Amino acid sequence: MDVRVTDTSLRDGSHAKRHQFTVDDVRNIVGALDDAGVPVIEVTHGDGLGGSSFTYGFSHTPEQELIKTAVATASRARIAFLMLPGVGVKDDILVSADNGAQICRIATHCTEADISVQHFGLARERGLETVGFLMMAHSQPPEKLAQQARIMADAGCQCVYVVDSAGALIMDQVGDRVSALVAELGEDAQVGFHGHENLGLGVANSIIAVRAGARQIDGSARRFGAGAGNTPVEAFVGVCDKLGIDTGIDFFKMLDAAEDVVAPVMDQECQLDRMALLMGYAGVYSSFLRHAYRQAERYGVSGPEILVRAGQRRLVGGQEDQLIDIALELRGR
Ligand SMILES: CC[C@H](O)CC(=O)C(=O)O
Ligand SMILES: [Mn+2]
Repeated sequence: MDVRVTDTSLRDGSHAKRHQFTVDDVRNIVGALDDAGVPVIEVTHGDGLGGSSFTYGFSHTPEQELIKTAVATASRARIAFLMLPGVGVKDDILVSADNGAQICRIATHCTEADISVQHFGLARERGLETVGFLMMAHSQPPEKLAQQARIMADAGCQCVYVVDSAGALIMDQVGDRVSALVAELGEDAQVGFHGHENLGLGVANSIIAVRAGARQIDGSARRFGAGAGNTPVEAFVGVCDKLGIDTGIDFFKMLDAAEDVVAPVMDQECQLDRMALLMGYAGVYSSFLRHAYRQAERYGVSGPEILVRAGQRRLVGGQEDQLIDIALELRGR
């Protein structure tokens, strides 16, 4: 396998599903992805362990039930979970491991890698594989990201991802960031790339990442994710096949999984519409999409204008409440 794909429909897709996954959804999706040969499947509340809350939205099903179901269903795939230090706590990592998850992915804003140090230490001690997420990677230059990646790798992270949370990175900007991390980390850790489709570049950006040395790529079947969704795994696999890049995933089975199993679970297709495009253009965190719609409706103001102002304020994940502040500002309080 040249590149290891992680399907995040059951985690990033949770944003688009307003965190309403059922045990049956997880069983069906994991079954189909596993059968297609997807090597890693991520399952958690969209905002990671502990995300079920007033701030982010409550889960339909406790996330540990979803993790247990995924573990019981997968015959080959490894189950990953995501956690943001402070949203989840260290005990959540241990419970997820006890429930059979094997890969711990820890996400921080891309200038705050230092808050992940204890969590990587604990995950490695517990025998978990570790992945680090540097979110909103468009907001920092390659050399700054590489310094942050070094902090994660020194803490025990085995693969640091450039995370294009806003879907704002454009081709060479991905290559430059991935190359900087590869140069910094050398043999100490792999590099990964997590793309969003807000400017329609998920597959192209992911291929550029692979050419720059990324060994792990995220995507979602049917693009099921926040904003315009994630890199579509089925399209990425097809393009990789054509380019001679081995993902170990069966393209034809992946097509069936995306269309017959994942699409019916989605409330609606993830669209490259005005709101999503604005997120990529203005550099807005993709997970804000549903929140922006909600506040626009609640306060009778323009959703696009909320997103533009969120971009101007350079908001980061966790600042969902500021969307209310922006809506009030637009309404004239
Ligand atoms: C947990 C928040 C967020 O959805 C992580 C992620 O997938 C991203 O930043 O793109
Ligand atoms: Mn994402």
